[in-house]
Amino acid sequence: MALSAEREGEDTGASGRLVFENITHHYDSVASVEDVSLEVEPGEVLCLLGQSGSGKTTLLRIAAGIERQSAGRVVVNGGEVAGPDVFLPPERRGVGLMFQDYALFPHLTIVKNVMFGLTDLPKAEAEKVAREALMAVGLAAYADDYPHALSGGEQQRVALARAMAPNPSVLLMDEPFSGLDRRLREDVRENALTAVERTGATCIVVTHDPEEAMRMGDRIALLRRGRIVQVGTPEDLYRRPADLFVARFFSDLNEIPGRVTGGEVETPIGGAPVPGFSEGEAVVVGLRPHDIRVTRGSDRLALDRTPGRVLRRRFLGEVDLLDIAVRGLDRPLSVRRHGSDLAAGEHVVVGFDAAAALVFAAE
Ligand SMILES: Nc1ncnc2c1ncn2[C@@H]1O[C@H](COP(=O)(O)OP(=O)(O)OP(=O)(O)O)[C@@H](O)[C@H]1O
Repeated sequence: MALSAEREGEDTGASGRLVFENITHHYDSVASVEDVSLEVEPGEVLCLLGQSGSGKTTLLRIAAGIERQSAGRVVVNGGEVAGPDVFLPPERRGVGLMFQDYALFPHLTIVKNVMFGLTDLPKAEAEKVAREALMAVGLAAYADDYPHALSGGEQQRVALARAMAPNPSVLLMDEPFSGLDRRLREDVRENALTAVERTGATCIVVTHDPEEAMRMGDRIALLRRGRIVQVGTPEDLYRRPADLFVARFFSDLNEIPGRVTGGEVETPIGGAPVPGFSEGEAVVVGLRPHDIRVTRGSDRLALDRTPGRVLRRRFLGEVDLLDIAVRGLDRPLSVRRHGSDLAAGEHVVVGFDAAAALVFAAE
């Protein structure tokens, strides 16, 4: 079993299938990963998303063979690489690794850094492969320079070339772009995605940034306290969040409590149907800031609709962020509008489309 994984996983360059089966892991008495099962399909980019301490890195390290789980199995290309009786070391798993602290050797040239993971090949062949990997990330011209001559973003691309050079079927990336400033991060990320897609490698990317996960991931697995809360496409998680935690993770959320009456929930700013909930059940209506409608209203108009008053307007360039006090709500609503000309103190009318409401059982 282990031998076939080694053969299939190594140097095939094909997309790999990585399966976590009921993985549990503890650091001494601290539970870090609890009963995680996840299948990453060949050629897929899967983002492991979660807050700090949710177990993302541990799961990645378990896949890589740097950490060993206390229960469950890791299977690469149909072969067990870690289980109760099997534990292949990292270099025999056919996986490539890329970390945030890209840790290039300062005394080695760029090409020698990339050759570092190619010790199985004859030197000339290793150098050829390393130069090709550098070309794939657009850094062929820097091959004979030393790391200090490169910017942070370029160094990170070298780290990517190093991880890809052995042609792994699975590429594991831990917060690979978080050390870069925002502008650079987008460039390097796009570059990296293109290079990874070209190799066809299956890729797991750890990130705590939901936007990054949505940009990169074919699917996202959201972790909370060592457990997977939801797995799906970015659209699944954003539009059909499994619970309040998932909804909150992807954007600010106005949360309005209510109770189910006749299959609907009524709030001070409008109602929504709530199929699947029981009569009388306490629920929370979640509304994203851009899903709340606001129009300027006279006092008279506001009296027979839903009156509100702008407490504060913050100009954010493309959008304005408005805090709006609404009669019947304990907290002001947070609302995003494009090109709003509303000012603090103005009276407004607020509402929402029922289809935009995310309704959850009250916690
Ligand atoms: N070497 C360690 N020794 C003891 N506990 C650890 C160790 N590494 C991580 N932990 C704990 O295990 C849990 C999961 O940590 P892990 O690093 O996997 O989370 P993470 O989601 O990757 O977080 P971050 O985004 O901060 O890296 C946390 O509670 C953390 O404190």
